[in-house]
Formats: sequence, C-alpha cells, structure tokens
Amino acid sequence: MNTVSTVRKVGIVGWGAIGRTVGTALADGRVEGAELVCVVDNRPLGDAAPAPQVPLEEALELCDLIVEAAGQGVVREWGERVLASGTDLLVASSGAMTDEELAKRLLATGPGRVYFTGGAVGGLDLLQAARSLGPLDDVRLTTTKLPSTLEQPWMDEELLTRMRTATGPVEVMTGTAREIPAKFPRSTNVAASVALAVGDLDTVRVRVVADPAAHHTRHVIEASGAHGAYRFEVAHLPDPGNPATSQVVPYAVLRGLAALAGRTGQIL
Ligand SMILES: NC(=O)C1=CN([C@@H]2O[C@H](COP(=O)(O)OP(=O)(O)OC[C@H]3O[C@@H](n4cnc5c(N)ncnc54)[C@H](O)[C@@H]3O)[C@@H](O)[C@H]2O)C=CC1
Ligand SMILES: O=C([O-])CC(=O)C(=O)O
Repeated sequence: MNTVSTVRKVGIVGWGAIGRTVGTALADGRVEGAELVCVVDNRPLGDAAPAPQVPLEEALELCDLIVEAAGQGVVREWGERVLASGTDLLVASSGAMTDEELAKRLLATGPGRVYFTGGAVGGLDLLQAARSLGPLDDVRLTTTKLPSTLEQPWMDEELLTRMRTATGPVEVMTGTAREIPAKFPRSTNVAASVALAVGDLDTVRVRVVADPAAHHTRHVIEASGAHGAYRFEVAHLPDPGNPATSQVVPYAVLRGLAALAGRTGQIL
C-alpha cells in the first residue's frame, strides 16, 4: 500500500467571487485530499483569507496546484511559469486560450499540467466525446446576462445607451469563440470552454445578449454534426457580489479539485 501523503497543496490566485468560495471550502476541509496553503491577490486581503497571502513566486514554492480565479491576464502572464515550476494549474479564465500561441505553449509546457473547469456550462464532456465521431460543424452559444455585467470600456455611447435603456433582450455582439472572450473577458470565458470541447475556436458562433429581465444568467449551447445533435441550456443565479459570475462556478471548480485530489470516481 502506498503510504506517501498525496494531499494536494493548493494556492488560489484571486480572492473574489470564485476564489473566496473555493478557498473557504478548502480551508474548512470540505475537499478530501486537498488543503489551502496560500492565497494570491493584487489587493491586500488583511485577515479576510484563511491562509497567508503571498506573492505568486512564493506560491509556486508552497503549492503543487494553483487555482486561477483572477482573470485571463493572470493566465497569460503566469501560466507557463506555473507549469514550468512543476505546479499544476486549474484555470477558470479559459478565455485566455483564444490566444492560440499561448494555448499551444500552455499545453506543451511542463512538468506541471494545465486543467480547465467547465465553469458555468455543462455538456462539454459529451461534446468532446461526440467530436471523436467526427467534427461538430454547427456549434452555437447564446449567452444572456444582465446588461450591467456586459458593459465594456470599448463600447460606444450608442451601444451603452441601448443596453442601459433596454426594456427587453438586446443583442450586444455576435462573433466566434476566437473573438468574443477577448471582448468580454470577465463574462464569456464559457465560449472558449465550448471551443476547447469541440476543438475549434472558429466553429463556435457566439451571441451575447443583454436582458434587464435576466435574473438568471442563461447559456444555451446547440451543436450538430453528421453523428448527432446536442442542446444544453443552463440558467444560473448570478453571484450577489459579482453578478458577471454565476453562483455555481466555484462549485464547478471544487468538483474539479475533488477529482484532481484523487477522489474516486472522477467522471461522476
Ligand atoms: N469558466 C467560467 O465559467 C467562468 C470564468 N470566470 C473567470 O474567473 C475570473 C474570476 O472570477 P470572479 O471570482 O467572479 O472575479 P472577481 O472579480 O470577483 O475576483 C477576481 C479577484 O482576482 C483578483 N485579481 C485580479 N487580477 C489579479 C492579478 N493580476 N493578480 C492577483 N489577483 C488578481 C482581484 O483583486 C479579485 O479579488 C473572471 O475574471 C473570469 O475570467 C468567471 C466566471 C465564469
Ligand atoms: O459565470 C458565467 O455565467 C459565465 C462567465 O462569467 C464567463 O464565462 O466568464
């Protein structure tokens, strides 16, 4: 019997809507085989976090698994360094993978391994399985959120006014999964996650809709190919502190952590 301790030493980057819930669950011992060792954030956290706040360089010495819950920029800036140090990386900001050069480098760098959470969407496992039968040639994602969660610095006054005064759903942008997550970096990582599952950024056509009545954030994935047709629809309550993020997302991250920490039955 292997008696070597396999407890995963986890560091969380980003003590926000996702990181706080994930880190608190880890600190409370709710993930068997994993413990919270440190927290990284670019704001001083005082004693708000249940583990020491350290710079990322130091986290790499303390941890064998980093959870990124801070933003696409952190994946771009730190992803390769984390993996090269031998630390595994579980990414929430999958939109960083729309930069194909970065994506190639992250998938090639080691000895640490890179993982992604399914985050706010479901069905990615089945889409990935279906793709083994042949390409999914028509893939669409429609994301509907509260207008305020979709406002971006690049938007012109006309679009902002249309979103702010909307009394019903307003189409904010359409594009591919290559384009959309860069335009809405805190709100449409799911588009890149769908693309990771179907294996192609340009096949996934994304529609972003602002709806003042969207008390639930909705993501509808529709996909079809020669071997079948698929439709997954989710409606989540937004996180009260950060309504751009669905409340379920940290629990998707925790599910991933449970699998990485060696819980039996990784599939379900
Ligand atoms: N895959 C998915 O379904 C989803 C992915 N996301 C991604 O997760 C990220 C985090 O989401 P939330 O927790 O809701 O955001 P949040 O805004 O509530 O928290 C982000 C935290 O990261 C910190 N931070 C930002 N930049 C940093 C940096 N360079 N270094 C260290 N700390 C930094 C902030 O100070 C903040 O505490 C989002 O930006 C988005 O990219 C969010 C929702 C769903
Ligand atoms: O939480 C969500 O519903 C989706 C989200 O913000 C993202 O994909 O970045």
